[in-house]
Amino acid sequence: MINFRIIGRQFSTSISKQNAIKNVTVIGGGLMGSGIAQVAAQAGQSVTLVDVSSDVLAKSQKSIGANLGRVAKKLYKDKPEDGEKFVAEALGRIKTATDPGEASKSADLIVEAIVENMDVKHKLFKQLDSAAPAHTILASNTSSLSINEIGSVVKRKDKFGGLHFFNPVPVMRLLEVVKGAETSEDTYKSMMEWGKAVGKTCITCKDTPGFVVNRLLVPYICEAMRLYERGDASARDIDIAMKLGAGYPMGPLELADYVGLDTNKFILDGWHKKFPDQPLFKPIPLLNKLVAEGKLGVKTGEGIYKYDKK
Ligand SMILES: CCCCCCCCCCCCCC(=O)CC(=O)SCCNC(=O)CCNC(=O)[C@H](O)C(C)(C)COP(=O)(O)OP(=O)(O)OC[C@H]1O[C@@H](n2cnc3c(N)ncnc32)[C@H](O)[C@@H]1OP(=O)(O)O
Ligand SMILES: NC(=O)C1=CN([C@@H]2O[C@H](COP(=O)(O)OP(=O)(O)OC[C@H]3O[C@@H](n4cnc5c(N)ncnc54)[C@H](O)[C@@H]3O)[C@@H](O)[C@H]2O)C=CC1
Repeated sequence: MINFRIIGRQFSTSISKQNAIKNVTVIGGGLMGSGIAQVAAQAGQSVTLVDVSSDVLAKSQKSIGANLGRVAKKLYKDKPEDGEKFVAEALGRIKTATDPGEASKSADLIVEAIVENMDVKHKLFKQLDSAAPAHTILASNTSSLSINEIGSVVKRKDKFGGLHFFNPVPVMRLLEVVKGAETSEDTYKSMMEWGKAVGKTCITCKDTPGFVVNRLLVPYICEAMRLYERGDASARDIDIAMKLGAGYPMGPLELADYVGLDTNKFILDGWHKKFPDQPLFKPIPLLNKLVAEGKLGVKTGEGIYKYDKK
């Protein structure tokens, strides 16, 4: 494995000999799916990126190209021509498609990163389970849903698990590998090995709500939003406080906009339904209002803050 440490951040470009996964299909070409496709392609794997929308796929290819450029700038600081080659080769390993069934036929691993909705995920996984070869591992990048519940619709329960990445995927170094009740030891080992091969540090999680990171992060962001909603402090001051007082790279409200307020709402609504007595997961009227107005954060140009449209 080749490791690069560049000014505090580490990028690993590695093709592990033990990693048997060569062909990866990523379903969902949004924020997370495009990042997952990028890191797999950077690691030398053949990737098919699938979305229902060809417009989304065109946008994803553009952002992957730009983000690979940022990585190349650091890896090949003194050799820009090698950097260009790196970008072109990685982009060349990514195909796009709009039919998940067709795109599953040659996959060793399928990572799902579509909308955070159980019914939509169930419909997709049923289709993937019948289309993919018997050896293919199916995994979900869900932030908050139960891996066992998502996997309940597939026959290959031993080859189903969770691979939870963090946003932005090319930068964040963690991967939570989630073992479902019926995930086999071989599948778990393959997922850990693949995570390493795409440059991540893997931790093992049980199928508990939010795994590790989001079990801690969701209440924190919710409390920040409530603080702001009550008028106890301005959004800017809350964010400055957590950056300068707690050393976080982003404040909680900036992070909520960065993740997407729709995703925040899917998570909170789902957990409130599941745990109605838990005060930490009670609905937040301001969040509901912003989402109803289509103010979803960075991706729509406005959320808690306003952003320049690119
Ligand atoms: C609203 C209330 C409702 C509450 C409801 C519940 C809330 C639920 C919340 C949980 C949601 C669930 C999400 C999830 O499942 C898990 C997550 O992913 S949580 C999010 C985790 N991510 C973070 O915490 C991000 C923290 N931020 C950072 O690390 C940095 O701010 C960031 C790297 C994003 C940007 O850094 P910054 O210095 O500010 O900006 P730069 O643009 O200069 O970037 C720094 C550095 O990194 C390179 N870079 C940035 N992005 C990319 C990219 N996409 N690809 C490649 N490279 C990238 C950039 O080039 C810079 O490089 P330098 O060499 O340092 O210049
Ligand atoms: N946004 C974040 O910071 C993080 C999100 N996640 C999880 O990743 C998943 C995706 O989140 P994002 O990328 O933020 O969402 P997003 O909204 O940016 O992208 C989702 C994409 O899936 C596509 N899609 C929807 N249904 C589809 C289907 N049936 N087949 C193919 N494509 C379909 C949509 O067109 C959209 O482009 C969710 O489960 C979310 O909880 C996990 C970690 C971090």
